[in-house]
Amino acid sequence: MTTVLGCIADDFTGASDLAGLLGRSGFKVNLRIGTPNSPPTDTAAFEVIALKCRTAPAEQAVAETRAALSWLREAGASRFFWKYCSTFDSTEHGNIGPVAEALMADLNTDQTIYCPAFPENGRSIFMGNLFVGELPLAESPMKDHPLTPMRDSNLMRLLAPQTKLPVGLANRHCVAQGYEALQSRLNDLKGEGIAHVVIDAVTNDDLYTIAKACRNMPLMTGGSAVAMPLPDLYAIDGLISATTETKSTPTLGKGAIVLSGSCSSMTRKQVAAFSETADCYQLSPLALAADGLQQARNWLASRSPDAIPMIYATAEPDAVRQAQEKLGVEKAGEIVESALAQLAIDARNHGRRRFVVAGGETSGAVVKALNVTELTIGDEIAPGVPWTFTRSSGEDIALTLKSGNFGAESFFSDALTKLEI
Ligand SMILES: Nc1ncnc2c1ncn2[C@@H]1O[C@H](COP(=O)(O)OP(=O)(O)O)[C@@H](O)[C@H]1O
Ligand SMILES: O=C(O)[C@@H](O)C(=O)COP(=O)(O)O
Repeated sequence: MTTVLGCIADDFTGASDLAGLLGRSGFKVNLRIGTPNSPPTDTAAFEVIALKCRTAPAEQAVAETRAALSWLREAGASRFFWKYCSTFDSTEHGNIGPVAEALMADLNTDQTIYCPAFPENGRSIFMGNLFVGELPLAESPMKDHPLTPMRDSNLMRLLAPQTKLPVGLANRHCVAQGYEALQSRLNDLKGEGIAHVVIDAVTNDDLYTIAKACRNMPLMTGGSAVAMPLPDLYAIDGLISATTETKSTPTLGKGAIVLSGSCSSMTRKQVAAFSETADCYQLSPLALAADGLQQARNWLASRSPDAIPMIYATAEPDAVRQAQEKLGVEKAGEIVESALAQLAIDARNHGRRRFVVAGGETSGAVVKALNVTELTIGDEIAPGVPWTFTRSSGEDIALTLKSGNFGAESFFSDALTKLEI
């Protein structure tokens, strides 16, 4: 099928979040891990390419997203979506703006929108300020993120240093007046030379208005939730026809494992809740740097196949800071990511077939290590976190890639219960 919407996500949890939300419509969504090396085949109306470029230097992120764009264009897409985090995670030298400008240039368009709001997960935007629950972003636990600490809540201020062209706002009062008022505001801003428009959204109704107003823009950018209404809107426009596709779950072997490299406040609660009943092993970047991974690998190898072990590096902000001071931010992250990646391979080789993975960068490392190229989207466990299915080393496996802050405290057991373990 010709692709209608081509999506590029800056990390793997973000990509599965987006694919899950688009998939709520019932339309087929393909989730590709990295830009495929071969020309498009078996394409779906909605194609999502997962990259691992959230913390990459802008030049590298631009090169990777442009390659993804060109593959998606070959697949027939004429509308595109650049997906970043609902907490707008980016480093000081952030690449959200540079990527958007490069994609806009390739698509020959002079305006795009920015809407990371995700009301079901408590992210809302008012007067250009992003809130996490009731807290401004910079006062939320995101201020302590190990790789992308967010110390400003104002999206225009965060974005402006990342772009060459001017940034503006379409505020909630405008969105509340409906999609035509929003289209007219966007046109006025375009007349003033505003290329990058942050749009306020507090509810799913706001997101519907925004999606309706912007559905024919060559490029939209945001969190997953503003893309969610697009399939139904395209169906109303006659671009795609209704589908009756049902999700199928492959028959899987029983063994499971939980791997967590996320240090978000919600993941810390999830790890604490699961550790009350699970057999656990805590990784420390400092111990890994000094002694290597063998002890953890031996521990995993000696677990009963029926037990569901949890291996985690998840730690409180102070412990993370200590490790980063000794090893450097990048090195501390890399040590943990490559340890969890190796342990995922071991788990698969021991016959474990269900993987609950917490953390975006962590998921990227695990999925790459398992040599996966494509994921099929299954049922959602929590908003923005579906089960996904694929093959690794000739075996059917299930993976759920949990964004740091998503899911309830009971997420790990919720996930396993959903697959009937
Ligand atoms: N104890 C720790 N000390 C330092 N860095 C850590 C520790 N545990 C995990 N990390 C790193 O923190 C980063 C967490 O990012 P990520 O996996 O994207 O989680 P999230 O989804 O919460 O953003 C990863 O690079 C991970 O390797
Ligand atoms: O939009 C979101 O919040 C997620 O889809 C996402 O990108 C989360 O990234 P991580 O918190 O790094 O898992």
